[in-house]
This record gives sequence, C-alpha cells and structure tokens, in this order.
Amino acid sequence: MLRVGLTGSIGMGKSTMAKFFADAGVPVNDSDAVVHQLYAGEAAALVDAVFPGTMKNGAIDRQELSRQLSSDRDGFNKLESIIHPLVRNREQKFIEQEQAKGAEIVLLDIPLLFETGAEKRVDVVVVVSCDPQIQRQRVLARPNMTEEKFNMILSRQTPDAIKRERADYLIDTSGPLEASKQRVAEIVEDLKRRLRSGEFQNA
Ligand SMILES: CC(C)(COP(=O)(O)OP(=O)(O)OC[C@H]1O[C@@H](n2cnc3c(N)ncnc32)[C@H](O)[C@@H]1O)[C@@H](O)C(=O)NCCC(=O)NCCS
Ligand SMILES: Nc1ncnc2c1ncn2[C@@H]1O[C@H](COP(=O)(O)OP(=O)(O)OP(=O)(O)O)[C@@H](O)[C@H]1O
Repeated sequence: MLRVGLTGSIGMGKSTMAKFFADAGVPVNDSDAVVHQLYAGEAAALVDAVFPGTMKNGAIDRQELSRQLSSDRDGFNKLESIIHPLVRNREQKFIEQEQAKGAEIVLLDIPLLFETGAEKRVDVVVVVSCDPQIQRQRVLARPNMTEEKFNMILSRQTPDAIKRERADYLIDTSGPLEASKQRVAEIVEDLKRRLRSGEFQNA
C-alpha cells in the first residue's frame, strides 16, 4: 500500500487538496481534523490539566487555547508532547484499517511532516504551496485569526521554500480551484502508473 504524505504551510490549501484526493477515491487521514476530534474527546482532560480553563462543556476551546499559547513560551512544546503521540496512534490505526480493506494508495495529511520526521513514514511527499501574499490573505480572512496567531504558527513551520525543495510533487494553489483539482487528478494517475510499473517495490 502506497503511503502518500500531504503537507503545506498554514492556508496553502492542504485541506482543500485532501478533499480532492478523497474525491479521486484515495482514503485520507487528516491530522488537523484528528486533533479537533481529540479535543472533543480523549485529549480534553489531558490538555485542560496543563492549560487550565481551556475545557468548556467537556471539549477544548481552541480559541482559549490559542490565547494561552500566545503568552506561554514553552506552550506549544507542552501541547505537542500531549497531542502528537495520540495523533500518531490514530494514523497507525487508519493505516491498519485501510490495509485490511486492501487500499492501493492512502493519503496522510500531515501539516508537520518535515518538522516531526514523518517524511520517513511515507513513500511519496506532496507539497501544497501558493504565493505568500495569497496565503496571508486567506489566513487573515478566517474568523478568530489574528496577525499574532498567524505569525506564531508560521514560526513553528518549516519555511515554504524548503518544503518546495523537498517535494516529490508540488501543487500550486495560487490559481483557480479547478486547476488545483486537475493537478490532483494528474498526481493520482501518475502514482497509479508508477505503482503498476513496479517502481514502489516495498510499498
Ligand atoms: C493552535 C491551535 C489551538 C489552533 O487551533 P485552530 O482551530 O485555530 O487552527 P487549526 O488547528 O485549524 O490549525 C491552523 C493551522 O496551523 C497549523 N498548526 C497547528 N498546530 C501547529 C503546531 N503545533 N505547529 C505548527 N503548525 C501548527 C495547522 O496545521 C494548520 O495549518 C491548534 O492548531 C492546536 O491545538 N495545535 C496543536 C496540535 C498540533 O500540533 N497540530 C498540528 C498537526 S498534528
Ligand atoms: N486553487 C485553490 N486551491 C486551494 N484552495 C483555494 C484555491 N483557491 C482558493 N482557495 C481557498 O483557499 C482556502 C484554503 O484553505 P484550506 O483550509 O484548504 O487550507 P489549509 O492549507 O488546509 O489551511 P490550514 O493549514 O490552516 O488548515 C480555502 O478557503 C479555499 O477555498
């Protein structure tokens, strides 16, 4: 089973591209979505123990958590040490389930693919990128987003230029959605062709 890692900096269009892969029939595991599910379940009490007052009605309030992170120098490190092992666990379960179903290709949407060494767990890396001005506009247009939060998140991510260099496939989302969708279809076709040709012997 071919493991394709999808990554990209904040607002580059990663989630939108992951949906296009799913539309093309590729099962997707979305790490950001897993984090959000964990906050509404098993991770809520664990996070609230370290960031008191972030749990509201049994679920983590991400806005309150972001607020606390902005004034805690070591906050992200503490949070990531709780969350990342749980996310990794969910990813492993997803892989096992898809393997049991006989999937040929799976897409692992991993925002911190390069930062956490997840590159080693995948056979192919797809990077989603766009013009930095477009990225900025998209992100700042989101509700509850501030310049400070955008910068805080960006500072924890590998720069886009380095991601681009390390990509096996690049999707530039600066243009229309339809063009990005076409690019995803092209990548899926190319991966299937390479699989058929026996290029991924160990996958
Ligand atoms: C900081 C939090 C509260 C902000 O929540 P919010 O709903 O506003 O944003 P969302 O989760 O959709 O993330 C926005 C963007 O920031 C990126 N991002 C999130 N956490 C991190 C991080 N620790 N380091 C770098 N980038 C991150 C996401 O991949 C996404 O591109 C939330 O992202 C969080 O709890 N992050 C810690 C968990 C984590 O490391 N997630 C990354 C993927 S496993
Ligand atoms: N060609 C395009 N490709 C992808 N997204 C586009 C394109 N044109 C416009 N957009 C818009 O840009 C936004 C990208 O958001 P999306 O949630 O996919 O990014 P993301 O990289 O997953 O963000 P985050 O990392 O913060 O989760 C969406 O609102 C999407 O509709």
